[in-house]
Amino acid sequence: MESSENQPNRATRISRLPGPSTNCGLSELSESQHNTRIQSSIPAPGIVKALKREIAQPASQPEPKRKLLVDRAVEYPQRATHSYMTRSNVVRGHTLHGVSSLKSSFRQQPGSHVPTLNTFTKSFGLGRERPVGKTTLIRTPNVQSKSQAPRTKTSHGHVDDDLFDKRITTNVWDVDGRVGDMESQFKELKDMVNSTLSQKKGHDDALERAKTRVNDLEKDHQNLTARSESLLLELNAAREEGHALRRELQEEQWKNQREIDILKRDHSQTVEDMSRHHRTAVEDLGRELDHLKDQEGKRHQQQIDSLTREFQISVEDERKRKDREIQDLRSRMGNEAQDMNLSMQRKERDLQGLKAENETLRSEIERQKSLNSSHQSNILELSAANMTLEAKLNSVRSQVEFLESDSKAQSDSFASMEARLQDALHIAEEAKEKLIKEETERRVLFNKYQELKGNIRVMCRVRPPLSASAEDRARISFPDDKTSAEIVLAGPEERNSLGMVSRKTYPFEFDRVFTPASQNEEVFSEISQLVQSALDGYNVCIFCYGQTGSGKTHTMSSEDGMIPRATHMIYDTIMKLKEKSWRYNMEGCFLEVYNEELNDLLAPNERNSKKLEIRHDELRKQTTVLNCKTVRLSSPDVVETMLSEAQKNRSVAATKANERSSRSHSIFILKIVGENLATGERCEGTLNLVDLAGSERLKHSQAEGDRMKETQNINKSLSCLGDVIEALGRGSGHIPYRNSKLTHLLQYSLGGNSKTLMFVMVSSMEEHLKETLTSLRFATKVHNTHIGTAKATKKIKGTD
Ligand SMILES: Nc1ncnc2c1ncn2[C@@H]1O[C@H](COP(=O)(O)OP(=O)(O)OP(=O)(O)O)[C@@H](O)[C@H]1O
Repeated sequence: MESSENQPNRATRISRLPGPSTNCGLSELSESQHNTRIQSSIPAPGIVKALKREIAQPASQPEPKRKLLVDRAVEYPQRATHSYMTRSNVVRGHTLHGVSSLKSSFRQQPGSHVPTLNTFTKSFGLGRERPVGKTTLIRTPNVQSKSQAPRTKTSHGHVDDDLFDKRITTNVWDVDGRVGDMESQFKELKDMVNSTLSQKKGHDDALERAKTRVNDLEKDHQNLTARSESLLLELNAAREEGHALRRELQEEQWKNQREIDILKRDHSQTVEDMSRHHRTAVEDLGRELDHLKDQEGKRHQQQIDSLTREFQISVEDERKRKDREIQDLRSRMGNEAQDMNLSMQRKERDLQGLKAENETLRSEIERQKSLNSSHQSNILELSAANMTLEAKLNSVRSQVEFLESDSKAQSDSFASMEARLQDALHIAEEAKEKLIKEETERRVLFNKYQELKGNIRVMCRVRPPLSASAEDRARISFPDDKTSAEIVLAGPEERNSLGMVSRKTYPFEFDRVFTPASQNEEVFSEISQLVQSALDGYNVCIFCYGQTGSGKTHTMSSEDGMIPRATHMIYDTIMKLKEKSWRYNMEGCFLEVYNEELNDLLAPNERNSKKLEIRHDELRKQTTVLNCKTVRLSSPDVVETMLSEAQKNRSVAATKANERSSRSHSIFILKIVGENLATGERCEGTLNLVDLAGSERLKHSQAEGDRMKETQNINKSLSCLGDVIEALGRGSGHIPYRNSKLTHLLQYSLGGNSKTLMFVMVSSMEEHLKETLTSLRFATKVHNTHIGTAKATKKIKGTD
């Protein structure tokens, strides 16, 4: 193949020295085709056809016009240059990549400069890669100018144009040389042609593959077209079907509409029929209802009438019954009223009887009193007679002695005198027994008298002025000498508008008033009966109330005060009662209420360790104090020791009102338990002797700090005492005993089963007039209070 192709070329070696690129089919791709191919990765069938068509064309290109060798020799360099330039321009139609690969294959492998299949397929084949970027495909003027620029030597071994011209000029007559050159050039050309042919072959292969590809694509295209046509047909069929369906739907709608109209018509007709029918039925029912209503109304009216008649009858019956009941009640009430009137009259009579009895008792008391005095005078007479008798006895004895020495007559007279003496002794014994009997009666009468008068007694004692002149003394008078029960106080001086000075008078009346001249003995003689009552089984409370320094302690616990006198009297009585088989036990304790706290005055060191607690025995009406030292009072000496010890321990504090003012309440509690061995009688009495703290007002005392607290507590407990007495007087259900320690402790000795005596102590000094008035007013309030009836706790042995 190579030789056949080379034959004509050899004959026209010089004249047929066209540029190696002239036969290159690829140069026939127009730029527009090339650009189109660039734009689509798969070449359009038309483009492929055009490509195919144009690829076949090079063979029919007209041969260039033959020239003489000399001409050709002269022209050659230019043509060669031109040919190169033309080829360069043709190559320019390929991608730059193809050009560069072609150039490089010329430059680097002169013997194998055929473009590779890879290069072609990259540009045209199925495996063509998409260009990396447009810029690689855009041919710039610089690229063209560069390719057109003169070169010193090409990759095909061409010498530079100037050098070539020079060589031609110098060797123009050197034929052998020229032939050699020609041969070498021919050789070169042959190589070029060979390479071009192999390149063409590659291109043909590529073209073949491209054709196959195009055929495939055309087949695909046909398939697609057929498919598209069938789809189009289907679409048309579907469209027609849609039209038919739409028509059917419209027809159906029309039919339905018609049916609906018919149904509507039927329905409205039915509704009208039914409403007509219903109206008729409702009207019938209304008529029926009216009829029923009438019937029912008539029936109800009849029932109501009958019920009304029945009700009226029953009301009438009830009214008659009630009238009868009212009549009965009236008659019963009349009877009851009569009974009540009768009982009232009876009560009135009883009251009158009681009053008469009271009067009788009073007169009895008076009689007993006079009897008592007559008995006392009798006793005196009897004792005088006794003394006379004793004197007579003595004289008789001397006479007997005288007569014994003389005669028998004397002995007779002695016997008679002896008899007379026995008579006298007998009379004396009888008188003594009578006296004891009358004393017992007197005690009974006293207790009765006490009960009738009420159980709270108030006595007033006026302290004598200690060392004051007449001007400093208050104007106090005691108008009734006989009863000794009144005291009149002249108030402070008051000056009226005319300048006249006057004094108000304040009269007070108590059970007994002791003048400043009265001594403790006289005071005790008045209260001795109360002390006796303690022995008889009563709870007795004697307390002294008054301002500081008014003589409370003097009256109560001084050496000849009420406490020692009472204990002495009790001892004496106990001794006397022994004869009547009575046996007594006495126990005493001494307490102090200081700042609302209980202290044991007989055991002051145990104050903090043991707390004193008040316990009440509701049944026995007795009070005990837990943890309190109790001393058995076996003799009067023990009582004196106890009193002095208690006095020593009593809280004493100085205030401006009194330097030795007792700021606490002291309570001496004497428990007396007696038992009659002969009769089995048992009695349990308590004697409380209370020395209250000073009652002066807080303002007057000018106390501060602890002293003020003491004074406040004292005032509080005294006011609680007043409240308790007032509540007892009112007969209140609740007595506020627990409001203070003092009243709590004296619960069973104030009111109820107790006899209470209050001493109100007052000063006789003008400067204390205000406090004196306050104290006397308080005492009057207490005096006006009637506290029940006391009862002795005497019981027969074994009954409790
Ligand atoms: N009747 C009287 N006869 C003679 N002296 C009396 C009499 N009453 C009180 N005194 C004397 O007056 C002084 C004060 O009396 P007393 O201490 O008894 O008063 P008080 O009321 O107990 O005072 P306090 O509230 O401070 O205890 C004492 O020195 C007392 O001896």
